[in-house]
Amino acid sequence: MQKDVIIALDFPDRKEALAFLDQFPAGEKPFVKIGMELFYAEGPDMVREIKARGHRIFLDLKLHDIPNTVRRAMAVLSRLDVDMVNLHAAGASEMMKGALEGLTRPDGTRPLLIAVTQLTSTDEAALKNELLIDVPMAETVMRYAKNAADSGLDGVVCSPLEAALVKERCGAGFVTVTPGIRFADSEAGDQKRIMTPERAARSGCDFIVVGRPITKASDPVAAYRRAVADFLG
Ligand SMILES: O=C(O)c1cc(=O)[nH]c(=O)n1[C@@H]1O[C@H](COP(=O)(O)O)[C@@H](O)[C@H]1O
Repeated sequence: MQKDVIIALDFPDRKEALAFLDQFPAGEKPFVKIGMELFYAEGPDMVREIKARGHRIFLDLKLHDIPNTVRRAMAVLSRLDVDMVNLHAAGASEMMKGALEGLTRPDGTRPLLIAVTQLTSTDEAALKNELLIDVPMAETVMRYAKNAADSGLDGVVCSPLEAALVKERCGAGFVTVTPGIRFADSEAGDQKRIMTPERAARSGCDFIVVGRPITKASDPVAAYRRAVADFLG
């Protein structure tokens, strides 16, 4: 798996998203993530337009519903030419298997399907006191990762703190996508389980997802290049 930095395009509309991308020189095409905010505002045309500009796309809609609904929704998403999509592993194995079935195109191809384990904004206290999960964070992440692997998925979203253990339990080829990335001098914001790009590089992360430390930087292109240099060396 070719490691890379994915920029979270968390913008309210097409205008802001394209203005952000236009700051990059023509030959530099970062891997980007389109999440709920931009997708709900602009719909599938936004995905098509960014793809046509030459970017790889992680479509982050975090599906979580009954198996039939997720299977049918994934079949719709399979018509978009994206590289990666995700769902919540909390929907359990039958839902994940349904998703895989729905996402697979008639010619057998499909984007990577990745399961969110525990959100990087969740800490041990919320896990125990609000979600009533009475095992340590790493244990629930590993169980969800194992469920995803057994259901045939390609990998998980987890925090960089758990990436090495996921690789150990699910195999080196099982993809780890890790948000919760902060430079040493960044604000954590709402993220709880965080790591710098340099440390993430040594921790079994295949893809780091970086939003605000790049998009809110005074020089976003320089911040992106800093993340790439720190992560890919
Ligand atoms: O699935 C995701 O991408 C995701 C999962 C997760 O556990 N935590 C998480 O932060 N994300 C996404 O990763 C991005 C992180 O953005 P920043 O916190 O601004 O770097 C956001 O777009 C989140 O929606």
